[in-house]
Amino acid sequence: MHIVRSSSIVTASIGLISQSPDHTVRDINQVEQCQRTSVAILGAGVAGITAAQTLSKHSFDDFLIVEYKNEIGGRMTHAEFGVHPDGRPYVVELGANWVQGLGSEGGPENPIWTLAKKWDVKNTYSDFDSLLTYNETGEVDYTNHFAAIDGVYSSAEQTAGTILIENLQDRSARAGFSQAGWKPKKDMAAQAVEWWYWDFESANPPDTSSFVFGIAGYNSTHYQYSDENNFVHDERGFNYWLQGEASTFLRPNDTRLLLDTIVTNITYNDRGVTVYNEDGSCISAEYALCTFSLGVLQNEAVTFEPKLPEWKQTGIETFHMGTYTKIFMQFNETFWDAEKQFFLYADPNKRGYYPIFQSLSHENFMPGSNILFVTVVGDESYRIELQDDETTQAEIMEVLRQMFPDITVPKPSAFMFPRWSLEPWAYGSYSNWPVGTTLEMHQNLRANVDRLWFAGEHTSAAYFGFLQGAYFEGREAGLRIASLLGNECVDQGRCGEHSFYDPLHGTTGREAFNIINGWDADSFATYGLNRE
Ligand SMILES: Cc1cc2nc3c(=O)[nH]c(=O)nc-3n(C[C@H](O)[C@H](O)[C@H](O)COP(=O)(O)OP(=O)(O)OC[C@H]3O[C@@H](n4cnc5c(N)ncnc54)[C@H](O)[C@@H]3O)c2cc1C
Repeated sequence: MHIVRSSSIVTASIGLISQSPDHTVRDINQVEQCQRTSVAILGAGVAGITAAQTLSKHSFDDFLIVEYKNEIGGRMTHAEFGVHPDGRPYVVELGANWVQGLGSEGGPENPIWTLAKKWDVKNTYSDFDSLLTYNETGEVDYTNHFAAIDGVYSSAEQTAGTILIENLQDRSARAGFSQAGWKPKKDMAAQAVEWWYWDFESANPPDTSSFVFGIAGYNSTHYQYSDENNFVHDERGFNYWLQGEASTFLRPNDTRLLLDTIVTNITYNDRGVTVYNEDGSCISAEYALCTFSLGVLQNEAVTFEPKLPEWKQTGIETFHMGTYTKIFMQFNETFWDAEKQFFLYADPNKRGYYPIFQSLSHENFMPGSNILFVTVVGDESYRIELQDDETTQAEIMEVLRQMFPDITVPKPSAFMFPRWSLEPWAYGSYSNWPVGTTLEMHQNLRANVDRLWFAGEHTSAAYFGFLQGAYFEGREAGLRIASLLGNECVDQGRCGEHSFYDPLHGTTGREAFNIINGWDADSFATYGLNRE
């Protein structure tokens, strides 16, 4: 049985550690000179801005937002690319690109959809059926594999639901789909279709993804809101809505927004939090909310004093940070079918090798732009993000020549891709739920440690990886911190500190290591082993 504790139980030991000589020196010499605030919000992405807005809505306006970059938006970020016929550059989204799950008549609406509409962010339905399929010989119809995977999906989904409801053991998505009858084996066309179904969303292969939470996460968004995905193509960028929301509670040049400020160290205890920045400045706060990505936490880009407790570190290290890389190319002509949106390629040797090309030249997006982008994820992202642009471009050109053997594929006039896995403010794209990992472990990733709080897409159990996950988690942390500051619950059910689980079980008890379970040796006996 899992023991649920509230964070306050560990404050005694944290208090002790924070009184070590080093801390005392730092406390006396530096903390007094730090800028003071009630809440330090670390990060100006969706979670950070939504948390600040929630505090402001409840009349807590004494906060500071600290952001590494020079703008609001976080992983919702864009860049200028290529040239428009009128001489201006196009704008492409390097990070989040779709509003995923919109809303249905009489049902709930995805808040990202509500906000995109409020700020008139330009977006269009993405038609995933507008697809042509290819292999190394050119266009080949392997749509039969779509019918096959569609056929097993609903039975796999039922099984995942039963596992969740009856608290049975999770398995990999690979095992779950295989049991349902989907076995792509070495058929590379089937592998490409599987990539399109799974990796394209999870940025991880089915082998390393949780069957239960992968399916449950998809359903929370697409069954609750709708199965539509709208592609954003707005010259002001997708983050325009977030900047708009920020303008409802931040004045122009508001001194509470500290851009271009890199947090390097966070000290915390049960009385407050001190945030130290690379430029030598520091902030002393009653509470801090860290919205840095799971990748930033895993890469120790920021240090914590005292070290985060083991239950927290285990949560951080256990979840996966996926990488999703879009590689943009502009050509002097649209040599592909201008009426189609997606082009799926099955490489003969390597699964996930430049698998999906997407046309921005399509009339619904940026007609006449001659822009095509190809997406890779996971190991392929890590591989190409470490190599130079020329090598990556040459590899893609080789693939395009195989896909379009009857065309002289021109060299792109513009070429660009972000390197998410190396970006020090993100270290990856978004989180994914690993195999066999419990909801309790996720709650440990989410829970506050004393007065240090955490929020972001990765702390969302139901919407991890999505913008709406960051939104809900920012709002929830804002409500809970507002309740603690004001000593009264500002929102029913979202008050007080988060619970966490320590110790965390979900393992096999010692008594079960017996002959009935096929374990006939004592794992700890040392017969014949000289330990001297
Ligand atoms: C390539 C890609 C494609 C995606 N596609 C979609 C999509 O189509 N639809 C969808 O719903 N979601 C998508 N996502 C996920 C979505 O972008 C995220 O869920 C969301 O933006 C996360 O918001 P956040 O506030 O949790 O974190 P972030 O946006 O990462 O915000 C955290 C902030 O902290 C700052 N920070 C980090 N380190 C420091 C430091 N040391 N000091 C100061 N500040 C720091 C960062 O600069 C950042 O602004 C995609 C993400 C990527 C990368």
